[in-house]
This record gives sequence, C-alpha cells and structure tokens, in this order.
Amino acid sequence: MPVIEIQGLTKTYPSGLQALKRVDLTIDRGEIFALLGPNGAGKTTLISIICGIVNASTGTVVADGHDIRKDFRAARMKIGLVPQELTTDAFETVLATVTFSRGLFGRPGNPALVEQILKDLSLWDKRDAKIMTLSGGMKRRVMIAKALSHEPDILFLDEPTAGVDVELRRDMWAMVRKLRERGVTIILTTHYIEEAEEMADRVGVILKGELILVEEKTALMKKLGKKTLTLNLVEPLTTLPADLADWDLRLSPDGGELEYSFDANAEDTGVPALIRRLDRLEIGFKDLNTRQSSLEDIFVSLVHRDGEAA
Ligand SMILES: Nc1ncnc2c1ncn2[C@@H]1O[C@H](COP(=O)(O)OP(=O)(O)OP(=O)(O)O)[C@@H](O)[C@H]1O
Repeated sequence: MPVIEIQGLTKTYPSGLQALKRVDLTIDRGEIFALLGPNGAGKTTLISIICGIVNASTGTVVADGHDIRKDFRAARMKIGLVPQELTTDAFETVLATVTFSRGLFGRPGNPALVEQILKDLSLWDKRDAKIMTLSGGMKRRVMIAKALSHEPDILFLDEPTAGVDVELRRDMWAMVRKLRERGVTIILTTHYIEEAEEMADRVGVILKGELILVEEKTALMKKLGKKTLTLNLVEPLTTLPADLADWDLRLSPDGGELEYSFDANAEDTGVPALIRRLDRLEIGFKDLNTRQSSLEDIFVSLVHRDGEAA
C-alpha cells in the first residue's frame, strides 16, 4: 500500500534553476527507499517539498492519505525529518531538546518513550549535556532522536552518514532496520552506493532533477556487479583479433589498452580463459587492473542511454 504518492512534481527556484523536472514516485508502506544522486541532483529539494519546507512549483504529494498542501499539519505529523545540517539549539540539553520537539507536534508528553529513543541512540548517558558540548556524531544522533520524538510513520534521512564514523553508521543502520520492523517507512538520500546496498529495498536514481530510474535493489545490484578488467598491452593492437570475439572487449583508441567488462557475480567471469587465450595469441601485457563499476558509471551509462533514446 502506498504511503507516499508524488505526482507531476516540479520545482523551479526563483533563480530560474529547475531543480525538479516532473517527478512521479510511489513509496510503499514499510519499505526502505534510497534516493541516490550526485551533488545538486535535487534530492534535498524533493525531500524538502514532501516535508513542507519548500513549495513545489507544480504537482501533488500525498503523505499517508494527507495532501501536504491542503492538509499540511496532518501530513507533517506523520513525517520525521533528519536534515543534513544541524538545526537545534546549542544551549539546550539533549533531553529538553527531544522532549520539546515532541511537544512542537502537539503530542502529549511521554517521558518513557523519549527515554527509549535516547537509549536506542546511545544518548541516554548524555541526556543532561548541552548540545554544544557534544561531538559531531552525537549531535547527529540528537537530530535523529528529535525526528523520532513525535512517532512519525515516515522518516526521511538526508545523507545520514555523510561524514560520520563507522560506529555511528552501523548504529544508524541498526536503528533504521529496527524502525522498519515497527512498520516505519524510511526514505534516505545518499551519495554512497554501499549505503543503498546495505539498507534499501528499492533505489531511485535522481540526476539533474529527473528520477531516471526506480528499481528493486537486487536488480540494481546485478547491474552494479559489473567489473572492468584493463590490460596494458606490450604492443598496441590495430584491431581486435577474431579469436577474441567470445569476450566483451574494447580496444582503447591508441590500441594500447584492452578492456573487458564482466559480471563479477558470475560463476565463470571469463577472465582466466581470456588470459589463457591472450597467451596463446602471444598478446603480451605489462600490467592489469580490475575495477568495480561505480554508481558514477551507472549514471554515465544511464545518461548515455537517455541521450540515445532522445
Ligand atoms: N533555495 C535555492 N535557490 C536556488 N537554487 C537552489 C536552492 N536550493 C537548491 N538549489 C539548487 O537546486 C539544485 C538541486 O539542489 P539539491 O540541494 O536539491 O540537490 P541535492 O541532490 O540534495 O544535492 P546535495 O547532495 O549536494 O545535497 C542545485 O543546483 C542547487 O544549487
């Protein structure tokens, strides 16, 4: 069942910059959705619109049955947002901040719940500390606690692990899973494919304001499972020998490098056989390396495909 329905959403900032170009997206209840995209792709803009911080130019968003414009308070009540930047009063204590945040949404006090949230985030020992005395990672935890204080059904995490240490990242992932078990829908933005890989049920790729792909993670990971082997040849080749037609090969323009794309998840990658065949053909190489295709490569190939389709 959809918990968020986005239709025909566009955003043009007063500067004239078109940050979103017609986004349509449905998020199912209880799923973890990762929104991937490079800097400036429009991730924060999209989240900000859903959370009512930025107005859309056109289009509609319905969150848990409530139109975010016509029925803003009810919609916002369902949503927790952990923004990229720290937005909290430095002079307040952790406990007061989180308690106050709950009150802002008109929820009655619930000290036991606030205690549980702080404990889950390893913040309970720091409850009387002023925010300004906390480390960056701890401040980040406070932001999460604040976002959870009014028991939202939908949680947005805007680049939750940018610049955080490994420990906090692990805690964060554990917490996200726990929330999901309770039926909370989670939408996170990230630059990191590993994060999407670890967490997400579904992945959306946003590029220059366009949602160019929405896919089950497992399907995307298959695409990401591609690797490239590069061989630096002793003698440049002018053409690819017919005897190598069984492999998906590319020759660099100067003929000095041979590239082979293969599925890193496959039982038989074809790499050993290729090396043996090259040896038999007496095509020598000085050096070799393999690299995993990155999200960047996926972007590039998607954009390329887009261009061809146009
Ligand atoms: N208030 C604003 N006024 C004008 N342009 C803006 C405003 N906010 C964002 N933009 C522009 O809109 C585009 C999308 O920005 P947005 O912050 O949504 O991207 P993002 O994908 O979240 O990037 P990042 O990963 O850096 O946070 C960018 O080109 C940005 O410069």
